[in-house]
Amino acid sequence: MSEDPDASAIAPSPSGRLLCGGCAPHDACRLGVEIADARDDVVRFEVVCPRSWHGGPGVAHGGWTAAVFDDVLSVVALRVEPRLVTKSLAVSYLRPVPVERPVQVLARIDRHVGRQWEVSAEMTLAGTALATGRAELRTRHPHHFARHEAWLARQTLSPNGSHAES
Ligand SMILES: CCCCC/C=C\C/C=C\C/C=C\C/C=C\CCCC(=O)SCCNC(=O)CCNC(=O)[C@H](O)C(C)(C)COP(=O)(O)OP(=O)(O)OC[C@H]1O[C@@H](n2cnc3c(N)ncnc32)[C@H](O)[C@@H]1OP(=O)(O)O
Repeated sequence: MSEDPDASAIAPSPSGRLLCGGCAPHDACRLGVEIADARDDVVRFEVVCPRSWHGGPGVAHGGWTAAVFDDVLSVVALRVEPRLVTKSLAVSYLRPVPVERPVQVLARIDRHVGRQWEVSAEMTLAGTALATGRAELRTRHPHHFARHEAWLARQTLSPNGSHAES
């Protein structure tokens, strides 16, 4: 591989958004997440669930809600440390989340010691909590993605389609 997979820098998109790899070419967050206000260790987001993510009639799929929490909980810490990964994510689903209706998410850094980060967020509609999320993040080791690629290259595909370390 010619490019260093760990060298990717976080730069705002042409429209000024902070986007991850899959959404950067679209210059828009496909989950519907927008930063509304950022201050120190707290970021406020306005989020609209696209109808394409609905689960039940008119309400968001729980996987969308979890992905939104993964995103906002990372962004709140990425503003301080650009080399992060999510280690664990817990979501509490309190009420259905409507599609195509703006909801607010407030995310904060609760604790940061060395490589370890604890972050939490609440999703609300008109002041009522719809869901909460909590995550442990880790500052990536140097060569995180290169190590992954080297590990993957060592896996061989057996005739039945399963992987085995070679
Ligand atoms: C996909 C990442 C994207 C990051 C963001 C990038 C750009 C963003 C751009 C714009 C920002 C806009 C929006 C942001 C939105 C979304 C961000 C989403 C964030 C994510 O959604 S991110 C994907 C999900 N999250 C993972 O994908 C983590 C997988 N989990 C691990 O990577 C490890 O679990 C880790 C690091 C958590 C452990 O951390 P730790 O502190 O608990 O423990 P420790 O470091 O001691 O490692 C314990 C054992 O894991 C081995 N180990 C560690 N790193 C390794 C590596 N790279 N390759 C091979 N082995 C590795 C060690 O060698 C040791 O092995 P052993 O026990 O055998 O000695």
